[in-house]
Amino acid sequence: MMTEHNHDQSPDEQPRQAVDASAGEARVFRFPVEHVDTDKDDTATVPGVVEGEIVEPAPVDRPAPREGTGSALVRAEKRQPILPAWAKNIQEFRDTARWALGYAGHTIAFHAVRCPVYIARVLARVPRGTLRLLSGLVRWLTDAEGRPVRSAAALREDAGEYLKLSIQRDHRVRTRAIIAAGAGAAGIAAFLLGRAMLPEIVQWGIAAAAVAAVGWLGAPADQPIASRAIEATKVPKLTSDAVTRALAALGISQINQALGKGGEGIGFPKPISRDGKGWRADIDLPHGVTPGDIMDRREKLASGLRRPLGCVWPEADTSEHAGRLVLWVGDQDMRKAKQPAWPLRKGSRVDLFQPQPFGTDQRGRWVDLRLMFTSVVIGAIPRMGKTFALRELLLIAALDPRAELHTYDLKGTGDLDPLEPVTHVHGVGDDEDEIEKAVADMRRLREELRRRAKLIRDLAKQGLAPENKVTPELASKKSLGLHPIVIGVDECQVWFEHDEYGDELEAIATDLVKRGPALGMILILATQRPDAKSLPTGISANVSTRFCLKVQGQTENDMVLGTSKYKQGVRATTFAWADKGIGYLVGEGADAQIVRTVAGLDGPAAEKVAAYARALREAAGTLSGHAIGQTMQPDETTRRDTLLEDILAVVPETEKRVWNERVIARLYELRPDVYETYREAADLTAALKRHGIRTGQVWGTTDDGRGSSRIGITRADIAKAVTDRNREREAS
Ligand SMILES: Nc1ncnc2c1ncn2[C@@H]1O[C@H](COP(=O)(O)OP(=O)(O)OP(=O)(O)O)[C@@H](O)[C@H]1O
Repeated sequence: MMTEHNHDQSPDEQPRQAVDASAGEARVFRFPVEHVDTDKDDTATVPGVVEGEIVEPAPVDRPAPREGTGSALVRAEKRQPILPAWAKNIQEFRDTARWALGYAGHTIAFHAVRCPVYIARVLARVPRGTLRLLSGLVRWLTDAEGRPVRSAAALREDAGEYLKLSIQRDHRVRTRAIIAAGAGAAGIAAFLLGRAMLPEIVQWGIAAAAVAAVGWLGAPADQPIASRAIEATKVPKLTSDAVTRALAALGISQINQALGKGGEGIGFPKPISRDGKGWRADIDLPHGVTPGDIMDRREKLASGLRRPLGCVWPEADTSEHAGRLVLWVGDQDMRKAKQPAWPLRKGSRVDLFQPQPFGTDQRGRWVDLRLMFTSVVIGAIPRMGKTFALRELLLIAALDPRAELHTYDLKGTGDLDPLEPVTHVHGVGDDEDEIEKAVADMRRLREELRRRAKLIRDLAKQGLAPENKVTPELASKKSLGLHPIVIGVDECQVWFEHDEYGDELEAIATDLVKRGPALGMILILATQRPDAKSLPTGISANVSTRFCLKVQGQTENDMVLGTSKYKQGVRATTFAWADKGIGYLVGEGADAQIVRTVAGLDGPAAEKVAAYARALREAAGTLSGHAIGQTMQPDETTRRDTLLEDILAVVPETEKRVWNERVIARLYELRPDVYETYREAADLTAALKRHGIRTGQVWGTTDDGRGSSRIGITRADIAKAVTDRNREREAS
């Protein structure tokens, strides 16, 4: 029993009240109060006699606090949206409008084609209609409906009754005959007047309508003139009875108790309503039952609701209390429902700084994902659509021509080959050779990460990177080399479990996951074995975007989706084997939501999108590496990083400052194959800028002895950068 106390009332004037809500409906008991100690706090005490005074139990429940400090009239409330959801979401609005137009268009076309048949049917039914009309008229005129009563009176030989009825009938027939004659005369007059005055087309129209009316009258009830243009595929309405029955069938004892005699029942805080292409029920579960308990029994729930499993989506409502369940029951199985066309299938140019459509939710709305400033992990048991999801993200990245792709298909079955025309580095399989190449590439990316970190620091000092991260403007400036770098690795456990390079690859990947997002480097890892070895905790704890298709247990679930997600009711274990491409997406700072990746984006479809992406890159002049046939060799990769060391090698310590042109000439002599692309002073300036080193005006003498000021380097800057880098390397 719950007690409720009114502290505003004077205890001596008002009787105390206790409200018993246990039986569902509140009963109010009243009992007199001799003394109430209003100063008592909210700890329960036992009534008793203290020094001759009657002591009442102290209130257990505090009075409901007043919300806020302002007006007493201001109440906490939840306002229902003014516009329905379909009218607020542009995509849903478009879908609804398209459906309505299609519906109307189809109906009109259907009936237009059948018009001749309808006319023939009408004409064929005119005689019967005329007969029905006339017989109806005669019955009315002769008061036929009273005939059985009159006959009964005659049979009973009840003269008085018969006489009364006959008089009434005569009177009625007379009145009706007058009305009929009047209406007939008016009809003839109207006909003659219409013939004389109305345009011919109207006359024909009236005649046609009259014939149609008579024909319609002649149609048997089970054979309407017009055929049905659209057969509604009826989906059963979700009712509270159906939900209660389904919940009762789950075998959860608290629910059964709540539904039993005297139980609290199941609460429905809002009416069950349409939500997208389905029904939404908000449910207050009995005390002690959590949405997780229901989600664990999704299959049983679907059986209880008599709906396919793919239609039944129980979710926790984290904005409410821990016992609030949101049950969404779709009209169609999510895996079979037609997905709206992927807006990027035609390969439009994208901006990775903006959210891009990644998949659809249960309601068929696109769910966007912003790849920039994030790192992603995708986990699932085999054959659930993990590679499809990874490839889709890489295709999105490919459609931003600034993005440099590094694609690794460690399973080696060629799933990422459709990206070959656009990727900068492409690795296939787990041969030692491939792994070494990958290690070299990852080392280079780590160097790139450090260079970017330094550069961003410098740019922030100049006020060009206000949030100490890459901005769209900075990413677009080719000279800075801060374009997005997207690294996609399928079956990443192959790397992290490697005997020789596993630890190093893990360290680099962890660094990329932690620092990469702010510096425009996005690591996307996919694994079919999400455990501590294949997805090291340093990585799984730091990724910001997680996509988890079906997994087998709580550990894998939390490994991919984040700690405690299983407990919070975000359970990818509830997906069925047939839920291909359907998973929980946990974005940065966003609640988990169920998303289905783009269906049908198989190899050939991916190749088409990649072809668009290549065209965009050709136009932007950003094709590089593997895409243009340059295969990176392990040694070549490491050699690329030696610019600073090479400068120190060609500029002796005695030369404090040197012109760029002289450094370039000496570098070319040292490694002609590497430095042949350095043609002018600006090339070296740009290359050094990527290392966070700036060039400046340097005074020197030309070969013929004239003094001049030209762009040059300060050797000490280079030496300091090398020392800093080495120190950082050692530290890591
Ligand atoms: N969004 C989707 N809708 C429907 N089917 C999908 C979707 N995404 C993937 N699939 C299907 O799921 C199947 C498995 O996909 P995929 O190869 O990506 O799985 P995987 O988890 O990477 O498997 P493996 O672990 O063997 O590499 C494919 O046959 C594909 O057709």
